[in-house]
Amino acid sequence: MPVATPYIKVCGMREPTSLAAVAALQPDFLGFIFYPKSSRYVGQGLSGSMLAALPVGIQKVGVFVDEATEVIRARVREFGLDLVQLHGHETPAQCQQLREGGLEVVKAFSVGADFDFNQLTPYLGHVDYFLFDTKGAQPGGNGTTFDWRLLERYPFQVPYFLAGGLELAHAETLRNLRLPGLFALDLNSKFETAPGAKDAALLQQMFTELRLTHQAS
Ligand SMILES: O=C(O)c1ccccc1N[C@@H]1O[C@H](COP(=O)(O)O)[C@@H](O)[C@H]1O
Repeated sequence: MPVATPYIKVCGMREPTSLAAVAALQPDFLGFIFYPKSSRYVGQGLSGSMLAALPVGIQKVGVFVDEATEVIRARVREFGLDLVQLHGHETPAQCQQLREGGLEVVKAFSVGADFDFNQLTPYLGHVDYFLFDTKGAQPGGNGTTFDWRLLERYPFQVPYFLAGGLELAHAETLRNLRLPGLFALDLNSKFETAPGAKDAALLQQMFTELRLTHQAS
């Protein structure tokens, strides 16, 4: 029986021409980094009207690290964001505050070999999604993978994004993953021509590979 393909998010967009080319591929989610220390920081590179012109059906995700709720809300209004992805030490209470008003919240966790799922428990009921990224020097965008088999033991119902160094060479493995709760795949630094700009042809190849129909084992 065919298995549902995870949704696809492309993150780290800033350069307008690249944004248009990637949007034409119809990813399910597009991500924008609002963390000033990131090389992909949106800064003055994009405006709310550019994001408003994106094709209907693409959900816009703002990525934040330890940012104040009011600052996040201002960005959500300015850029018409549908979801926020939180990569710092945001508390369950802050996640809950942000959800009020209909915004969806993705809480990211950095995964190392000793990852303990118990740290997610306080967030249950206060987030819409989790995101699992690789532990590294930066709060995100490190371009490295973790052992995805850790997620075979995922014990919760909350759907999650899988992130961290995903690249074209992983396509077949990703397509054949049967992980409980896997909702979306997050593509970022491994598809860049430069920080903030993506290689649309490479992404097109990845989309094609990921969306190949596959059978349940
Ligand atoms: O991409 C960044 O610069 C970034 C900075 C701060 C927080 C999150 C960031 N990106 C997110 O990191 C993951 C993994 O990206 P990569 O594939 O390892 O490059 C992804 O969810 C991005 O949204």
